[in-house]
Amino acid sequence: MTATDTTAPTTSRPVVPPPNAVGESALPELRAMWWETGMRARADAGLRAVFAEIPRLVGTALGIAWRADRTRTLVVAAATVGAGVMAAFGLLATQRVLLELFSAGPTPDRVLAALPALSLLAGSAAVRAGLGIVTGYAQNGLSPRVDREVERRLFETTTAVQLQAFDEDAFADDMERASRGSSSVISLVQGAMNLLAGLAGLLAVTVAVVVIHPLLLVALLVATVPGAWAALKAGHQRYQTYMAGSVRRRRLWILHRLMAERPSAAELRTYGLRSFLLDLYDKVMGVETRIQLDLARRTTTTTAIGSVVGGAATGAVYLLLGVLLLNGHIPLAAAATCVVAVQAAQRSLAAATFQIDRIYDEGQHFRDYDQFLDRATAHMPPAAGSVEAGPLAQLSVDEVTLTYPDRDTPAVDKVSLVIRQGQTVAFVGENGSGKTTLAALVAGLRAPAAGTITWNGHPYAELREQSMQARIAVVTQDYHRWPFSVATNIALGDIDTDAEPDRIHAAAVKAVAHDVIAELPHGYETLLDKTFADGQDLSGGQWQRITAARGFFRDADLLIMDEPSSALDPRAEHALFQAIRDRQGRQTTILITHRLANVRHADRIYVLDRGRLVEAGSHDELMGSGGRYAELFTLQAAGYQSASV
Ligand SMILES: Nc1ncnc2c1ncn2[C@@H]1O[C@H](COP(=O)(O)OP(=O)(O)OP(=O)(O)O)[C@@H](O)[C@H]1O
Repeated sequence: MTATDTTAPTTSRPVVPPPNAVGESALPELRAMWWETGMRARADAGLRAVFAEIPRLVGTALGIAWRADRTRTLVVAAATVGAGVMAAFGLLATQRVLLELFSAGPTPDRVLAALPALSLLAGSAAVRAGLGIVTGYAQNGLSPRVDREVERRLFETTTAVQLQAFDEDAFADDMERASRGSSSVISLVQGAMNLLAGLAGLLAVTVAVVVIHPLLLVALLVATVPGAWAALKAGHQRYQTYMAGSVRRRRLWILHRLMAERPSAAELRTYGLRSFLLDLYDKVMGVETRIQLDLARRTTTTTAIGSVVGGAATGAVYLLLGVLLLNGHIPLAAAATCVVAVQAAQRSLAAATFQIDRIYDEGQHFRDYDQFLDRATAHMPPAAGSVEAGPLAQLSVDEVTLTYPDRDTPAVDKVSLVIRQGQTVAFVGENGSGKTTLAALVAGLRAPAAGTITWNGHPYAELREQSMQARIAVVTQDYHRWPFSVATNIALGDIDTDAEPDRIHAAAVKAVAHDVIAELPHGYETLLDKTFADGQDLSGGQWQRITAARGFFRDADLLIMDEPSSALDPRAEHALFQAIRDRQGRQTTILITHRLANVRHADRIYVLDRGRLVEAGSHDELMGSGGRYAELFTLQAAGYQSASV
């Protein structure tokens, strides 16, 4: 399952409301989107909370960058500070230039006198630009390393947690948010660096201004703070408005998927849903447009107020400068430098404000990532044992029970059975009776809540994980269509061994997949992913053959096949079960199927009902006892008999 799949509309939930339910309160089942988390927190937080969290977020970001690449982090930090120093230096040089230019004497002499300061000014600007290039270069090199560090940590976790973690709704939700959070980290790191650069610029201007004239610092604050406050306020307002439209946007997103993507394309046409969906889109979009217009109006007002206040404050500063100048409190050069400084400070402050906004927002997503990694530790498997599994002689299931989260009744209830080497056993029973769950327990994919399963007398927990995995192959009912070549799709069955073409071919022949593969444009090298050039898709039955080949590819002591033939045509089904029978006496097979004719040859058939083992025996024994198996078998056989009459 991919991270995004879980938010996709599923057929079991009423995703699209009836046409008359497109009001504001429709679709109550839609939860807040994972990508809105940061926005919502930002909207609810208020400005003070935003500022309070910034130092911690910046620290975290820098820590990640440091772990990912120390050299580049140091280079960026040094270049950032260097650029700040150069900015201060440049301002002081500006004042020097102006001082010389405004001094008494003939113009050529004044220009000549200003030349050394001018060259210092040009030099500092050049060094600053150079440092900017160095920072950009180092940051570009840092980004992929940070991405890799963060993403890999996420994937290391998601591929290690126990299967049962995926049963929990909250875990799936957490994981989606964490994947969004992982892509936030680089923005967070960049934002932190840029914020430092902005603050360094501001500090530089402040230092330079204080050196020129301490009073000018007050002027600087008056001129810059209203603008910065207005910018943050406007951002806050934007987020709040954004949050107000979250459900509508999600609705639009779902409609987009329904109208433009492949899974719903066929049903959209067969049921003639085009106008229905387009109408729905128009209605939702109408509401969304109104919201957007309102947002634009409010943002413009805030920005305008900010600009007016900021402009007035700047005007007041210039007025103050004029007064100070006229009264002879500051020299002309200092006043002119102050004008330059105010502009530089406003630029730096605008940059810093923007970065604060960005850091806070991305920081919320990053927190999801961080918390997910924390919570995932609870789902990690316990430390595996060190006993080598060894060739299977006997597998015992003893009083095993498993109940899924949020379920009242156990899916497998105190089941005990013994499977011996070379046996073919079948698990049969009606839908939901617990066959797949029992197979998952036997395969070690899930741990029982009670009871034990032993391999040659060793409880699973004592076995070295890899040694056990190498001896078990599982063909699941809900197999995955891996977006790789046919050969790789088969070789995945035993990925730790060499995938020689002969082995792949032999597995494909056993699973009646070879002829299908031979007809594909590139045979075994055909890419089974329609979204790539030259990629192919297969029919359900063809996919099932490839999946069975994957199971045969590992020469496993124990092969578990869960409904391996549900989509196969009769000829392919017959051949597949022949291949399964060929294992009998040599290797062990657990078969799960509703087509009871295929389990007649099994050494032992276990019948499950609501998680309990209710019958066990050979086909003849079970038919003789006239129990549930006999009932199901007779019912199925009657269908064929009446058809043949
Ligand atoms: N991941 C899960 N989370 C919660 N309940 C589950 C989960 N998987 C299965 N169940 C429930 O556990 C019970 C046993 O399911 P299981 O898939 O083992 O049955 P089955 O006999 O293999 O059914 P089928 O013949 O339909 O494949 C059912 O009631 C099912 O709804």
